[in-house]
Amino acid sequence: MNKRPVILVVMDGVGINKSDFGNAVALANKPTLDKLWNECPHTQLRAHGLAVGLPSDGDMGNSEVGHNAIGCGQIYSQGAKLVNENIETKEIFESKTWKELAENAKGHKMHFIGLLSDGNVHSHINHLKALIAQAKEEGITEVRVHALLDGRDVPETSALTYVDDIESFMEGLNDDTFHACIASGGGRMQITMDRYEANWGMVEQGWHIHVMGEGRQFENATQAIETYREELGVIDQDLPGFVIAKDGQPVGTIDDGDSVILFNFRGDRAQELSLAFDGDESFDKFDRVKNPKVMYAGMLQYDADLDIPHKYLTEPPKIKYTLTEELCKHGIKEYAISETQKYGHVTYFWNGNRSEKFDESLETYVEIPSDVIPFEQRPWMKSAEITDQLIEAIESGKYDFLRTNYPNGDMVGHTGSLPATIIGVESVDLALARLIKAVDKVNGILLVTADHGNADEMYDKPKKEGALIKSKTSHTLNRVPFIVYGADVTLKQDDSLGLSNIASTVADLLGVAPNEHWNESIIEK
Ligand SMILES: O=C(O)[C@@H](CO)OP(=O)(O)O
Ligand SMILES: [Mn+2]
Ligand SMILES: [Mn+2]
Repeated sequence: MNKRPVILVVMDGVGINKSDFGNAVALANKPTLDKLWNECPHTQLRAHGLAVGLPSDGDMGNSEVGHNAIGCGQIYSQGAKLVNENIETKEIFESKTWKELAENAKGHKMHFIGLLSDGNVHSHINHLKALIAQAKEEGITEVRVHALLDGRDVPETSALTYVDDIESFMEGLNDDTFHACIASGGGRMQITMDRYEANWGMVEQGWHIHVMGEGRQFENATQAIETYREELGVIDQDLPGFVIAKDGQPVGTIDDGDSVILFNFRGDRAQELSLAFDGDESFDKFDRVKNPKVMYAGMLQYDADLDIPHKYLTEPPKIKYTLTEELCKHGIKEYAISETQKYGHVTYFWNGNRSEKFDESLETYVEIPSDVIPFEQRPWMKSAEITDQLIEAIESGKYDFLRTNYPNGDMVGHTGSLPATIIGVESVDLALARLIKAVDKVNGILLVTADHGNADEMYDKPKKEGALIKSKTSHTLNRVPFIVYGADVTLKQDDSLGLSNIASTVADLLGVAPNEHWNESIIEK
């Protein structure tokens, strides 16, 4: 095995965009990234659509599918595609779990909690529509929707589009035997959709809103959204929670005997709510106050090792032959580090949606606690602290393969603030300058890439000349850089190469044979 350590950096959300228009990557002062790009072997990789297992090339990339692909060297059909197929074939409604949920909901209510948009990163509104229509088919009489508002994977103030869409869909089904309506909701970055235990308080707030019907009351979701926008001037992801009430009574609390389905297919922001519903009396992340006896299921199994949730409607991609597993077979010592917001990306998603280590004796995971504040206020996030510890690990000589994710380009990109995102990208560049010194000290090889674009497009493309410029908070369809520092290699310049070609490339550089199931290496033989 080659004794030179390999260090891989994922610059989350840093894509390649020829235009400088709203391009925080191009506008950032990034002398190190420029030097690496101009002087080192490099290429561009697909990080969206089919290349990462999404339904179509119209689908933007995201961290789940990106880190899955990097971490297993293969392309697996992902949640969005699996659920589409499961619904199209109607197999989802033949499943034991669906039948139990439907049966259980008779005489009670069936609740759907999830992200209400067609962003196709965590969920899709069409999946929700199919579930509601089937609930009516099965003779369920009461359906309640608890709508988490997006503005992160879709235009930042598009919530009413989706509220109108789902409400007119339910209107079309409602009659004297069936009643579906929105019961509660709120911005996805304010309530419920926390991840990696960054802020359980969000889940607790969501619990009060969705389960207990405790929160500011409104007649309907449109009134809630318009009132909050008026009062707070925030975008959809940051809207506070709301409860729909009639004559002061919430229209849809979650009560004993009800069925509850979380219709998000992506796991990271679905696990904590699942633990709260599935948790027995030992659950201690927050005081649930009211813990209704419900039948709870997720749209997908979010973590097979941890059995989260106990019940689910769609089998997840069973990702095998991961890079970590293969490297452990060769006794390679690995080190993974990031801050909370992306810690699970370099562990859970990287290892094929598994939180557990493959080999305790060979793997080290380090989490730097993230700030719990709006990231446009501290765009440098914890990039310096990550780098401090990563340099220590590199210089210790204890590890053969080290990986990190700098969240800045993505987490600050999602705020929609171009100036803050420029600082975020510059923070990553500063980190890279520090890392290179450590890599040189140990005669290492540095790989610099990303999992999808975000910072590269901070404005929506104006529909017509002179139109109002709107901030863009979502990911992009752009390719990502792949740069090799410290090794004299020739990289393929093949338009079809994607994130799933990285695993074999890492194996090449470590001097171990790539797993036969992996896609080819990026290095010309
Ligand atoms: O924040 C998230 O959950 C997603 C966008 O919905 O971003 P990423 O895939 O980069 O984690
Ligand atoms: Mn990402
Ligand atoms: Mn993102």
